[in-house]
Amino acid sequence: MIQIENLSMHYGELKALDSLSLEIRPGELFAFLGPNGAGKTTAIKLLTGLMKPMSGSVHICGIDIQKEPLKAKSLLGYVPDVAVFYEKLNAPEFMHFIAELFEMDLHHAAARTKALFTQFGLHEHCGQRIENLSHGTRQRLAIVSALLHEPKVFVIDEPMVGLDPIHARVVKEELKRQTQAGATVLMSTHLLNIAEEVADRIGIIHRGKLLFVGTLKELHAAQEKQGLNLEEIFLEMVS
Ligand SMILES: Nc1ncnc2c1ncn2[C@@H]1O[C@H](COP(=O)(O)OP(=O)(O)OP(=O)(O)O)[C@@H](O)[C@H]1O
Repeated sequence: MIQIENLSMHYGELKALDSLSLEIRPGELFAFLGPNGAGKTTAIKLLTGLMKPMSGSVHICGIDIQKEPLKAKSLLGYVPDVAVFYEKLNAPEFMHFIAELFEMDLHHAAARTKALFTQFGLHEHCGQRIENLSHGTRQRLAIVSALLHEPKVFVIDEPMVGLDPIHARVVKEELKRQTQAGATVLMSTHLLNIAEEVADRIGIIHRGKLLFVGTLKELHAAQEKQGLNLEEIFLEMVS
């Protein structure tokens, strides 16, 4: 569960996020959809505790991310838009490092790493240093490392960037599987088709403001009423 209340962030004069309030429930896949510079990454950095908001609060499974950051972050899996690694490690070493960070049982972590590497096609890259991996392989490693500790809340910024269609499908299936297992999933995307394909609810964000929140069914009802497709609704809202 993610509870966001009146979250605001300014960069100098620029209002990057303006009084965002939102609740995302367990078992729900929510997508922030918005054009470049809309405020999606800012919102994600605030709700994962990477930045301090100017005002407002975020609770992860009832825990205030500003007041109890370690406890809240132990429940979070986060994949940033640009993943950061220890580049000289290889993929299994990096996973081991993450397992220690989350104080996991190392036997369990090794078994889970093996299963995740199989699912995401990472075994063949185990011998290489991370600095030599392709963009898509790094993205997949970022995703499995964020899933390792079985987070209750999974946040992923632009999940499909750099992925080929085969691996994009694996990621989409995993996002669905996470929600079926009861996790709360939040993703951001500027790709309408991805939001339409996987999200239970969509929040359209533009210039730091949430312009629309609704289920796909509600969006489709609006579509039918106005005779517009999702792309046309989106363009109308952000124009
Ligand atoms: N550290 C920063 N300092 C100043 N301005 C920033 C900073 N980070 C973001 N911004 C600005 O805040 C606004 C929102 O940016 P943000 O990265 O949150 O958007 P986004 O929706 O994630 O965009 P994109 O889809 O292009 O990644 C943009 O105008 C951006 O230039």
